[in-house]
Amino acid sequence: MSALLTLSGLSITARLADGELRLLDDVDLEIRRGQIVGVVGESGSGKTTLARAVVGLLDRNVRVDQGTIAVAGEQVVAPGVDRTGRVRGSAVGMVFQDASRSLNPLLKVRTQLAEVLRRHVRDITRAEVERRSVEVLAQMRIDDPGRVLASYPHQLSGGLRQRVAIGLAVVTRPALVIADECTTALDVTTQTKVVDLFRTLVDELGIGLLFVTHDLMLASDLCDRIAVMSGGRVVEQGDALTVLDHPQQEYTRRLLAAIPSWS
Ligand SMILES: Nc1ncnc2c1ncn2[C@@H]1O[C@H](COP(=O)(O)OP(=O)(O)OP(=O)(O)O)[C@@H](O)[C@H]1O
Repeated sequence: MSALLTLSGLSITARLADGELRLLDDVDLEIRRGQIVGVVGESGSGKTTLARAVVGLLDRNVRVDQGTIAVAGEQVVAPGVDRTGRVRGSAVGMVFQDASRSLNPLLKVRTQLAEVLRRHVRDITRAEVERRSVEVLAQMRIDDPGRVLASYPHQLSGGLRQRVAIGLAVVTRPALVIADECTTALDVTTQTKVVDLFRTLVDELGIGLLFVTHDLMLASDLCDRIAVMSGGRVVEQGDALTVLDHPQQEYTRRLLAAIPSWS
């Protein structure tokens, strides 16, 4: 089976006033259907750059110098090429750290889901918009979709807001979801619920998930595979349990040693 996402030798550089800074260096990564791949590493290791490159949200001073990104076999990024607009929102959904970046504070949840559906599903009827909106909230394990659809984001709890944000990312039924530190702002109980929700979604819908986190414990709970990043490079990757139980790299060992409860 072909991969949903393939990064091959991806190198990305930022232009600065006084020179250049390599943000990603020769990164290889693959995600298959039904697979959760965790990208872990300390702050500044390049995790967000990697996630944003896949959806074409790199800063203006940042460019791809080498390598490619393919989504479901179609090359969307190469040096001087950015076709991510074709897959963003349809084949690839994105969930940010802060639900307020995914949600518009001025619009009710119903309107936001309807806007996304109308943008991506041609000739969708009003009845179908409503049906799929209720359906996706049910998939997000939201008990009272009617109330949530009629609410503005600020009327919902943080955990509920993040579940709505995930719903917005998957309502168009993308094959791949990119989640960047999307549980970091949540308390531990809510975090667990969101992580359980992701596992269920991946298993039920057969999507692939790229889960960016600085939290190795969380990654070990959720992910099938883990890629450890440092200084813009993937220094180690493989099956999650193998990477965490038998780290090959000193850097990974140090990350694990920094977790008080890890033994
Ligand atoms: N547009 C940019 N211009 C210059 N430097 C940048 C730019 N974007 C990112 N960087 C730098 O690239 C490095 C990697 O940043 P990135 O946000 O990808 O790391 P990260 O692992 O996601 O960190 P964090 O967990 O703190 O978000 C950092 O040193 C950051 O300051």
